[in-house]
Amino acid sequence: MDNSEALSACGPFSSAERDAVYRAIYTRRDVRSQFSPEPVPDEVLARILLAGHHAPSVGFMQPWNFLVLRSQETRRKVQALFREANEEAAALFPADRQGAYRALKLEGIVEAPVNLCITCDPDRAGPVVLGRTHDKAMDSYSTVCAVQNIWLAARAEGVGVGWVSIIDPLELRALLGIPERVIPVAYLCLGYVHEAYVRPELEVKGWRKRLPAEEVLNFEGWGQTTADEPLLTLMQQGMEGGLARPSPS
Ligand SMILES: Cc1cc2c(cc1C)N(C[C@H](O)[C@H](O)[C@H](O)COP(=O)(O)O)c1[nH]c(=O)[nH]c(=O)c1N2
Repeated sequence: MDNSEALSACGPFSSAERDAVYRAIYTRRDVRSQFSPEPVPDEVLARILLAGHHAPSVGFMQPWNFLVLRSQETRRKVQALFREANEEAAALFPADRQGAYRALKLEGIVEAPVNLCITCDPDRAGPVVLGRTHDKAMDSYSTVCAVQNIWLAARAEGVGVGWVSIIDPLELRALLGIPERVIPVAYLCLGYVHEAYVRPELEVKGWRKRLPAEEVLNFEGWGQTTADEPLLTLMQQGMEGGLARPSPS
């Protein structure tokens, strides 16, 4: 088979290009409280959404829709859903964590100039989807890949993104007129940010820390780790000081 038309050169990135990719990954933050009201121009939003639309997806089904929400009125209604859900969530934490939970700012729905609701349509490619037969969640996982592309592209554009999941999905679906079969996967707040946390805000505020490499790296099966594995040592070195850094070019 002649693939000459379908294939193109897939050369290595220059070290500057590679570093830029890692910079986007390591400096991407979940943003809640540093949004500037400055609007995000359509050209910028279009690039960010196109990055989302180029995510991998099971059977290339592209199950996502990107709902762009700019109206204050709609966003205030979503914020009311957040407040209701957040009260319910706060009450579930142990008494000694409730104060810390309530002190966290967990959304920027109205401060951010634009919000996105990213949905997953399980019927996008018919009832049988290549790769989804044995795990129906693959379409939602694909939608999350689109979210991550958006999050990283936004970082490269200087646009902060905050994911708000403290919302009842059934109420959100009703509010936005989303059909019953379609799953609201992610609710995102977007806006320019001129300052952002170096580490996750939840870490800075003492809620949780990034796990050490030995807790997340296993060899040859679940729970198997080896203290003197060079790969583990390299990951640990990369995380020294609590920050991951790309190795020098
Ligand atoms: C699926 C999902 C859902 C949520 C989040 C993330 C993801 C992946 N995060 C953001 C989360 O708190 C954040 O990613 C971690 O604390 C790590 O911080 P950085 O993203 O690295 O800054 C998040 N943050 C928040 O303030 N309110 C929220 O409701 C949620 N929900």
